[in-house]
Amino acid sequence: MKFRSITFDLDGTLLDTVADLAEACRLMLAELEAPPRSEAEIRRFVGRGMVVLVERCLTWTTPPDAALLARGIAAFQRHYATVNGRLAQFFPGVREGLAAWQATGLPLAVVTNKPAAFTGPLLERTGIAHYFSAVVSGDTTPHRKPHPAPLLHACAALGVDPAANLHIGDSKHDIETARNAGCAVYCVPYGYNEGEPLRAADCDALVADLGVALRLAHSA
Ligand SMILES: O=C(O)COP(=O)(O)O
Ligand SMILES: [Mg+2]
Repeated sequence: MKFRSITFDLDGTLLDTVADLAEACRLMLAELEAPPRSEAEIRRFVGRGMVVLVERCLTWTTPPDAALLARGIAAFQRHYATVNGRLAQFFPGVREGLAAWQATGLPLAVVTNKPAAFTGPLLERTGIAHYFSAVVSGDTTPHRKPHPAPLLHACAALGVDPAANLHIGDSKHDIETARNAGCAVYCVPYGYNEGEPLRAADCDALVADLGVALRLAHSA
């Protein structure tokens, strides 16, 4: 296999976290006496980090002003800290896929736009933290995906040349991040991608699950 390390996106790739995020948004909007959002809306709003998620929840005809956004973020953080990991589910093939990737001996990392205060607890609560030699969150570097900084930070932490890293994600942001960082990128079709289908032509491969990704990587 030509790859020397693997980085995984989290929301939409390893874990289906929409139910947790929707519950935290529901509690936040109720507290602000703002209209509710459906789970389908939350699924489309995920992908650019917490601040954008809260901002999208509070945008009807115009975006929220700074004071309302700040109240929304504070409420979301408080509620998500409690619900984080309670309703999250593994996507099919993730548990087996992570075990199979670990058996290759290659170092594995997570690169997510989720803030660090929530990433660590989520990985611990779902029992997969031990797989990863590095975890890079949305606020670990000054930039979030699709800026290459988080992915380059992960590669540096793993001691691997970005050109030898394979990134696996569920969205156009993961593709753009990987291209910006000079990494190969496979995508899973079952994630969020802000409600749009992912096309095989846009990434190096569209793979049904992490096990298929491993089999393809062996022949890459
Ligand atoms: O927090 C988000 O917006 C999405 O997180 P992800 O980068 O793990 O998909
Ligand atoms: Mg994602």
